[in-house]
Amino acid sequence: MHDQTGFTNIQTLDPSIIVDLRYATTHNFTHQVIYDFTTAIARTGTAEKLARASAALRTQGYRLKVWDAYRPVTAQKRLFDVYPDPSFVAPPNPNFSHQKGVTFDLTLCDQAGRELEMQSAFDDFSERAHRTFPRTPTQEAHYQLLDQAMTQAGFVGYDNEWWDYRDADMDAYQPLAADPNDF
Ligand SMILES: C[C@@H](N)C(=O)N[C@H](C)C(=O)O
Repeated sequence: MHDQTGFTNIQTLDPSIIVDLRYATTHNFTHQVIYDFTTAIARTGTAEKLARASAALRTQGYRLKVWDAYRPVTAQKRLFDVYPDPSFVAPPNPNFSHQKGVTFDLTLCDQAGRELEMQSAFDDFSERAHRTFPRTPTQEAHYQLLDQAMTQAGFVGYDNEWWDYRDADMDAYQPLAADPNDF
């Protein structure tokens, strides 16, 4: 069933989700524009799970900000060429994670859209990004809010990057490519 699932623009499911695709700008670890779209799409089942996490957070006064969603294999190659460390940047592979649209890079915001303090910046490729890295009480509260909403909605957090959440059903999805500009 899931391998037939197409893509959905996450903001059509929940317009309160903030989308700030860093790789569409130079504000990312490569300092290059990696792709030519600003629309966040994911496999429909994965996007629906994100909408559930967002709804749960909204009732508590928070919003999600998505830094990356579906990422074409060509974009992954550009990222990997700059930082070829598979513990932080996956090698190009159409059957993996962002590259088949089953993963989000995201963080937690207040209702006004201000990012809340986390243990590190996005794409800080150091031990600070690890889920086991010690957090201050404020960082821990924010981390737990985000983590509980995402895991209860059906995601699994990647151990090395606190911002990376993968659909727990990701192995059921076959590779599929799309142009987010069509959504
Ligand atoms: C590059 C970083 N944001 C990321 O997404 N890392 C994981 C491991 C990936 O490349 O899939």
